[in-house]
Amino acid sequence: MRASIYILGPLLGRFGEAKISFPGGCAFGPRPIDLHLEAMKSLGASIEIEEGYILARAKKGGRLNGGKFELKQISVGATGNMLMAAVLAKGGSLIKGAALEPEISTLINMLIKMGAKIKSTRKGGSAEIEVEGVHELVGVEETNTSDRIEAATLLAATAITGGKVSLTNVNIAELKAVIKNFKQAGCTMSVLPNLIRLESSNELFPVNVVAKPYPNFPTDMQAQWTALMTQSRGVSVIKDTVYLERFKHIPELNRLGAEITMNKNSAIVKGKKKLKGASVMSTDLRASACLVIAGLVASGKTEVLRAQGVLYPIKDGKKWGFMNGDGVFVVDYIYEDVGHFREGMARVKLEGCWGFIDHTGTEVIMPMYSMAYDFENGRALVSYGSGRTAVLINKDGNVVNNSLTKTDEFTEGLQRVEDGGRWGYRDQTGVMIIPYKYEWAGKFSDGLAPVKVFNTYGYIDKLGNIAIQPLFEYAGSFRNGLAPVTLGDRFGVINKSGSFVVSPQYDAISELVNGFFRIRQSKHWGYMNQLGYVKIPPQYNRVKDFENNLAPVFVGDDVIGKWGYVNHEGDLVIAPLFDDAKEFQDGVAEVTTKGLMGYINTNGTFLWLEVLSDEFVKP
Ligand SMILES: CC(=O)N[C@H]1[C@@H](OP(=O)(O)OP(=O)(O)OC[C@H]2O[C@@H](n3ccc(=O)[nH]c3=O)[C@H](O)[C@@H]2O)O[C@H](CO)[C@@H](O)[C@@H]1O
Ligand SMILES: C=C(OP(=O)(O)O)C(=O)O
Repeated sequence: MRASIYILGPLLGRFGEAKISFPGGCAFGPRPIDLHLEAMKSLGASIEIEEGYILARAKKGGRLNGGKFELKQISVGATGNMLMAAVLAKGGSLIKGAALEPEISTLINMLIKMGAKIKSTRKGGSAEIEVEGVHELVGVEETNTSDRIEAATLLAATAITGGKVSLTNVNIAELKAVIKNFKQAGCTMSVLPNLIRLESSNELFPVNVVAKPYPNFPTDMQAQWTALMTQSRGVSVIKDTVYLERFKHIPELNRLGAEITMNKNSAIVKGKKKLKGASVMSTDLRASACLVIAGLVASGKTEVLRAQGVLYPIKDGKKWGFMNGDGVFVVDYIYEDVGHFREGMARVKLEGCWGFIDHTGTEVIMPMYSMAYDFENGRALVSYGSGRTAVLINKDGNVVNNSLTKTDEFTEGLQRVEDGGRWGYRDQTGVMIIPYKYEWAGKFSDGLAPVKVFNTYGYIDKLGNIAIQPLFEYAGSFRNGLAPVTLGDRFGVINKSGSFVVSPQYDAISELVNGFFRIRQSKHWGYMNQLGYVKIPPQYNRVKDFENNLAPVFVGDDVIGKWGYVNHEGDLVIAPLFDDAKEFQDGVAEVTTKGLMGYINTNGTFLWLEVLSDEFVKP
């Protein structure tokens, strides 16, 4: 956690030396610790970095000296850290440009109670803190102030749901900037010394905020405010000047249906968007809170998952382990075999038996099966012993169904099923909604499903009525109102009224993925966007879909060709060096090339590289 860096100052002040690891904390962008280290140096400490650890030592005598330090940027952490070191240093210290955050005032009050000599004066937007070092501190009992960010988060959750709330034991003074904004947004606020009442109005107004150091609007409330503004009746701008990249929640809010664009460190939110539940990823505490708040008003189910969640299999020659999306080794090389992550779980084999691990690398289903398949729609097929007894289990490892019929997922509430060569659809309660009458049936998407009747393909709606006449030799699924179909041996694209928007002229067209169709003409593949414009003319022997704005393409002929990656403009941004290249997933793609396999990021940099034979190399 981030706060782990706070033990540097106290240890150094008390023992004259400290060895601590680099801090973790919420991953929303760069979070340097240079100010912490410079502050320690100003007190006479030497700092060395060794293998991910910070080794800090006071000069001879084992005691820090008083020193002067001016923070070039207001830092809560560096202020607190220097304070805790300086209280036991020899002589006086001065911290200029120090943070005014209430957490710092609380710390000062407690240190004073413990016997420290501290004087803090406000100078403009920051504090100047004078410390006179003492020999020792004494133990005290102290109560922390209430959490102002938690309080504000609860207010945002109430405001978005149109509710009423009373929060007691809150320090009103610390929430001034936040309260002002809720008022401007149209909420009725009554404020007593220790209590806040918020009553939401039917109509929320857009309110711009700029996150700045205290007493301004806190950066830790920026994400939650953004969620609230998705429901306001207009456009609002949310700017963060403390953490310029703290916007990892924006693409996720957009995934729920919000309309937010970024301009440098400002999010521009178009309000009054109907949100729809989805699976979203979160990298940090406040982003999670923001997505939960949005989920409260989204229709259907919203699932907030951890972005760090997906792990990738790596091998040290014989045994398998896992790395995370940053190329950091997280699960030891202990498994004889593993699968890729599917629905948050991966198969692992230990001492001949299969089980499952979750995103954290924990064996949530003990290895005890002779065989196991990946999770699909929350169920995995596993077998015991000789393999004759196979059962379906859920993610808790409980047997849920002994029937082994492989079923499709439900899409738009319906599931296609087959009986004696005829296909139909049933609902979640098992009731047949559309009888077994088609020669083949596809999954529902955009309210329509492709079906085969008298050897030709058309589309039905959810009542089982023909929506687009069966005229085609092939019919693909609708995505964003567009589907590929074949007529007279040629592929084109139709809209939901069945009219051609791209006339049948191609050898092949894939379904739409992330705004692009793969198209084939004269044995070569390229890409067409959803407006029907050929964005990348057919020129490759093989191509895969765009993910994370990059698509794998096979450059050259089958004998000497290699896989590389193109962007939406068709620029070959990752050079063709690979014998195989998978589509990106969460910014990471698996690639292989003669005897080597590894993972690259979207810059084409290897996060992990290993020799497929005996050893592995971490670049
Ligand atoms: C555990 C904890 O208390 N976390 C809070 C603390 O984080 P933390 O103390 O880590 O945040 P800081 O106040 O130090 O950071 C403020 C700005 O200073 C920069 N900076 C900071 C240190 C440094 O050595 N060099 C440097 O450049 C940071 O990148 C950032 O742009 O204050 C933040 C700002 O209110 C809050 O969002 C965090 O919730
Ligand atoms: C960023 C936060 O915490 P940390 O500094 O511990 O990552 C936070 O509290 O919002």
